[in-house]
Amino acid sequence: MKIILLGASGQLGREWQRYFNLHTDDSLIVFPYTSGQLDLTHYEEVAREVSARQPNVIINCAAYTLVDQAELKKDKAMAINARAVENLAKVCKSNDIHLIHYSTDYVFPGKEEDRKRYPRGYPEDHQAEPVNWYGQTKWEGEEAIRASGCRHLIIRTTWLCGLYGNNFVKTMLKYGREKEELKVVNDQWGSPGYADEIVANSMNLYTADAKGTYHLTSKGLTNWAEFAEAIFDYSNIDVNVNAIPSEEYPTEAKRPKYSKLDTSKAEKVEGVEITDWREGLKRLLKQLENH
Ligand SMILES: NC(=O)C1=CN([C@@H]2O[C@H](COP(=O)(O)OP(=O)(O)OC[C@H]3O[C@@H](n4cnc5c(N)ncnc54)[C@H](OP(=O)(O)O)[C@@H]3O)[C@@H](O)[C@H]2O)C=CC1
Ligand SMILES: Cc1cn([C@H]2C[C@H](O)[C@@H](COP(=O)(O)OP(=O)(O)O[C@H]3O[C@@H](C)C(=O)[C@@H](O)[C@H]3O)O2)c(=O)[nH]c1=O
Repeated sequence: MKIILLGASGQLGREWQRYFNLHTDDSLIVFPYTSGQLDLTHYEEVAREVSARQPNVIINCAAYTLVDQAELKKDKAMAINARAVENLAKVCKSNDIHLIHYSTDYVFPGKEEDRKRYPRGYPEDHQAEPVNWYGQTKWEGEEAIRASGCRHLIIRTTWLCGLYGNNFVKTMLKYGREKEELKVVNDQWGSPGYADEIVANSMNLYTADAKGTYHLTSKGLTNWAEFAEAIFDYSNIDVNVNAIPSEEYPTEAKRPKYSKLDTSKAEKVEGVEITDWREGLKRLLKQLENH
């Protein structure tokens, strides 16, 4: 099987590469691309490269993920997260390639009252109502894939944390060693998606021949302040977490009050149970310690 991996230098892309290194198989050929090697907004180059490689699957981990910056660089975010994805999906359709693509909880409204309405999280078919521009661009990317008619798997995840790149766990570990007190919001609820588990479960979905849209994140519910406290607690870092409301942490982009995703559809198809956010956090902290 031949696979093109886009966004290979990002958090999830590097986790996919780790997965392929651990599961090496002679029948598997992976072509990883960074943005320098293949810019997804260069449509003709993308079409040429894909035709030359003739992969069975394209895994798209590439995206514009700077949530606050996206409010300021609207065209750039839309070009990468939607228009380039539309082009990619058309290329997949015309070459009969299976597209695995990632999206986000930020496509949903993220209203406080949805916490009571959907205690397990938003289901896949809940109506989209992007909470910010990044969410809007990711939603348009999803819709373009569906409209293209290509074989696809769209996997929405949340609060991605893993060994590589930037994420909340690594930021907290850094701040925790530098500062005595941190202010962290406690009125935005959701759950972290652990990169290793997202990759393994994405592979399970693909091998189970799942098609369409699925949610993958950890089980349970937390907020950023509680998550930060758990990070410090499990790492024996003594720092005071001052829990604050979102109004006291102003950001360019609006963040959802509730963005938990219901993972039961994926668990049913895969026949696995996804781990609780606390167990996933302990595993990640061990990985970071040994890394
Ligand atoms: N991070 C998170 O918390 C969450 C992420 N997601 C989604 O998961 C996926 C992976 O996210 P994550 O790994 O965190 O992202 P990163 O920001 O870590 O990585 C993004 C990747 O996209 C590549 N890229 C950016 N622009 C282009 C371009 N024009 N052409 C080609 N490649 C480009 C970057 O390449 P380079 O570095 O070489 O420039 C990089 O490899 C994305 O679809 C994201 O929307 C969903 C929910 C949560
Ligand atoms: C660093 C820090 C963050 N926060 C808050 C800000 C924000 O509401 C929350 C998380 O911060 P982040 O910068 O990680 O948030 P953000 O970049 O919005 O994370 C998102 O990234 C995109 C790509 C996604 O798709 C989402 O699922 C989500 O993971 O914590 C504090 O309250 N105190 C702090 O010291």
